[in-house]
Amino acid sequence: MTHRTLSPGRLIAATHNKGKVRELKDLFEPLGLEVVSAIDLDLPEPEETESSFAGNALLKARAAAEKTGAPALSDDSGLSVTLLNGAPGIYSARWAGDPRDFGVAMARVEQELQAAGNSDRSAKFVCALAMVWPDGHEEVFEGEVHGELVWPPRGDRGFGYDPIFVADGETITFGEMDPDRKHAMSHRADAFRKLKAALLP
Ligand SMILES: O=c1[nH]c(=O)c2ncn([C@@H]3O[C@H](COP(=O)(O)OP(=O)(O)OP(=O)(O)O)[C@@H](O)[C@H]3O)c2[nH]1
Ligand SMILES: [Mg+2]
Repeated sequence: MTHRTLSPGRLIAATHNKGKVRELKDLFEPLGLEVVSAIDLDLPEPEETESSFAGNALLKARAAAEKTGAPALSDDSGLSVTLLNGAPGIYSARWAGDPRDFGVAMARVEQELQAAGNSDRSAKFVCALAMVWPDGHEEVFEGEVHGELVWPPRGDRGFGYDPIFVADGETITFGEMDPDRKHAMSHRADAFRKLKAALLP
């Protein structure tokens, strides 16, 4: 595939998740991009009707690029638990209910792990970053980080399921970790590295 170079300027972060906006700003602003979020612009939140992270990421970025006429970057991500056959996966946000409560979502993960025998506590975070330009050009990059789930939750520095996730080789959860350190190893950072290699040569 021929990649397109991402030029400096305005980039729409096509997400309504404040934790993601913060992390995407940390990753993209040092590249000279001005990150403006779907929250700042009060863009509608598209329904996530696809069955994959990449599909949902594309759908969110397309909606924002069409609405704004600017290049849009989206992130579809989630936690995939081995013993739960990949759940909650693309339903990670939806497990938190409406309004979102990740205390509830984390407790459900733990409860389902116990119900499934608790014989394997491994999990991974997955992230698909989609870039869509207003003329319809699209690119998607996927990243992962593998680890183990702990209980009870620890730390309040990240978001979502971070307080129960310990990456392989680490002893503290993503919730306890310094954000710069999370950015060096997270699923989002992994996808970002691939995006950067392709779009910012
Ligand atoms: O502990 C976490 N650390 C992370 O680094 C992380 N990345 C994603 N997630 C969880 O997975 C859901 C994705 O759902 P999701 O991609 O649909 O996002 P969302 O609905 O929150 O916002 P939007 O981008 O769709 O507007 C999110 O709600 C998060 O809870 C994470 N949890
Ligand atoms: Mg969502």
